[in-house]
Amino acid sequence: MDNVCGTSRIAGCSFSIYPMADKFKEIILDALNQVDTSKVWMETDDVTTLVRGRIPHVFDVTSAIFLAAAKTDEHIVFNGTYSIGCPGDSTGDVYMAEDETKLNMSNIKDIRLETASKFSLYPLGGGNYMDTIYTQIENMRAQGITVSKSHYSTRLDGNAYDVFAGLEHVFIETEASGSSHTVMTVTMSANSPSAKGAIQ
Ligand SMILES: Cc1ncc(C[n+]2csc(CCO)c2C)c(N)n1
Repeated sequence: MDNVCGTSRIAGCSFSIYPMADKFKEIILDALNQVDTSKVWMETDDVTTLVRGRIPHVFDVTSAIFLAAAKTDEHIVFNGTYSIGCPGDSTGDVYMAEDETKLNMSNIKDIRLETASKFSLYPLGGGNYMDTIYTQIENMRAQGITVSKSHYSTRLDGNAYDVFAGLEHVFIETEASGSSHTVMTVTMSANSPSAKGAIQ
């Protein structure tokens, strides 16, 4: 059987950014180049970018790449799947030796950028998954993010850096609460021409 989960606690994210702009190619490639990725394993192809490493660096790099693209003021959408507990292989395990100091934080922490997102949390392997999900939705609210109920996901409105910080906290807490394999999906939009919650 090849598809068993591994034992490493390496985290990862498969993510893409979608700039709604003619120069989408430059925006994507510039954003990927501007960010310090030296504490993660990273690979980009024509569909997505995969980062693997310790939780703080996976969130640092993915949020910094989104913010680098969004500072062009173009409408940018980020879509990411974060996972911990089922690496399936050991790619990037060497990056687990890095310390926790985030390399891009000083560049992004002061950027104010209103965003609208949806996120879904999947605490696989352990306990009362609905209790964990509801607890973590309240966790986002407690961190100052505007939370709205929906089906299959939860809407989040707030400053990009704060929303990513909240999501990182939720991800860590979910793992700590006993979920042996945690998956979290996030879709975040910035600079949309649509009015909040509207379709035009
Ligand atoms: C973060 C991220 N990584 C990879 C892609 C896939 N992609 C689509 S267009 C393009 C530029 C070169 O053609 C690339 C790399 C993405 N969208 N976002």
